[in-house]
Amino acid sequence: MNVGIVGVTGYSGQTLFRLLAAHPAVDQVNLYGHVDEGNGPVRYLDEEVPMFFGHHLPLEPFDAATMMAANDAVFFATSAGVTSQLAGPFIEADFPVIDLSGDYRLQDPEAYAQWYHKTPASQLNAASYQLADLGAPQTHYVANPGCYATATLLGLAPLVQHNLVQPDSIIVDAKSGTSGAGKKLSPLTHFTEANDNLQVYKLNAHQHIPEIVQQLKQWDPAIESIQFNTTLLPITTGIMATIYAKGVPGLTEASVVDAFQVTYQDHPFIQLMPGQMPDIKMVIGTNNCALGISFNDVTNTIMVVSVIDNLVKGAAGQAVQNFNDLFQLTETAGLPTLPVLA
Ligand SMILES: NC(=O)C1=CN([C@@H]2O[C@H](COP(=O)(O)OP(=O)(O)OC[C@H]3O[C@@H](n4cnc5c(N)ncnc54)[C@H](OP(=O)(O)O)[C@@H]3O)[C@@H](O)[C@H]2O)C=CC1
Ligand SMILES: CC(=O)N[C@@H](CCC(=O)OP(=O)(O)O)C(=O)O
Repeated sequence: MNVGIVGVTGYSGQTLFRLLAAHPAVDQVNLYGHVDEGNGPVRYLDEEVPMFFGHHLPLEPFDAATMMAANDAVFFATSAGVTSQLAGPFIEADFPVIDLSGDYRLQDPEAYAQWYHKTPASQLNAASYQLADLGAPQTHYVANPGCYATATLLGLAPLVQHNLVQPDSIIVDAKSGTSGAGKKLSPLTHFTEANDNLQVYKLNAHQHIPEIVQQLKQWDPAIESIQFNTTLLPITTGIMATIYAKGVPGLTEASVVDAFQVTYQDHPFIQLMPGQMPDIKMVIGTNNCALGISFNDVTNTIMVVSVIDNLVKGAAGQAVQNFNDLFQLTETAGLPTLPVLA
């Protein structure tokens, strides 16, 4: 198969290239830049991203018709607000697209405008939001989940789907490394601010809140909202989401653990750790999500700790998993499960 990447010079796009270049079902990876890419000197991958030395591949101009003729699927690893402008021809042709951005995740265009502060996409109904560990895409245009949303929803799915938590009691304290913010420098991720520091940001304003609530409501319509906070960690990669919720009356630790085991039986990327807590390094470089599970019967509080690599499970790895599911390939094809010592 041939696949295209738009946004290979960004952090998620670089991770996608690493995975797709080694994918057993992928013969060729084609790279695309901006619409006006042809007007200046040709940009090459190994020059834009020096760690990819030896991969002297051109970034071709973005042109939907050429891209559809040359590829079986296209991955967009572009900033928010880009696919809402560029994806129309792919949707009209019902061409397979995996979109890593948030542009097609929210069904409600007003919610997108409110949380992303950008103009919403049209044809939102053509896309399906798909957590790759909980099903296969239902449309050819796949809205790949956000990084924090992935860690949070994988930690909450068994509890909410089995109605084990009080619907108004969910609190998520989520933390990310700086690569989650992409390659563009900002005051938040400036070395002087991020190093030796912890910074709470986007207080009650994070764009993943509506994405998480939209999915939770599908599992339990009684859930109206969650408390969700984000903190920048002085590390490069990784997310830890610590999730708290009050149990329904009569809840036991055994029923909590049972719900996780039932939900994630035969799920190759989900590592359950009842009574133990994972750390971020356990998953770096992998498409895994490790879940620590505990229940305090004194306070009737469930605590789940969910860790992922934001660039792999939180972005490129999950995108490849959705690609595998869309094309009915082996779900684990091309996806690492052994961590790197970073
Ligand atoms: N980083 C993460 O952990 C996660 C990121 N995401 C989402 O994935 C997407 C990419 O994120 P990330 O890799 O961090 O972002 P980066 O800022 O690191 O990279 C953005 C990429 O998009 C390209 N791009 C921007 N505008 C255009 C355009 N108009 N046409 C073509 N290419 C364009 C850039 O190219 P150029 O350099 O040439 O401008 C660059 O390659 C974002 O939507 C992000 O929200 C989702 C989950 C996790
Ligand atoms: C550390 C950091 O800044 N992380 C980003 C992660 C979100 C992201 O990558 O964008 P999507 O909305 O497309 O998922 C943030 O908090 O906004």
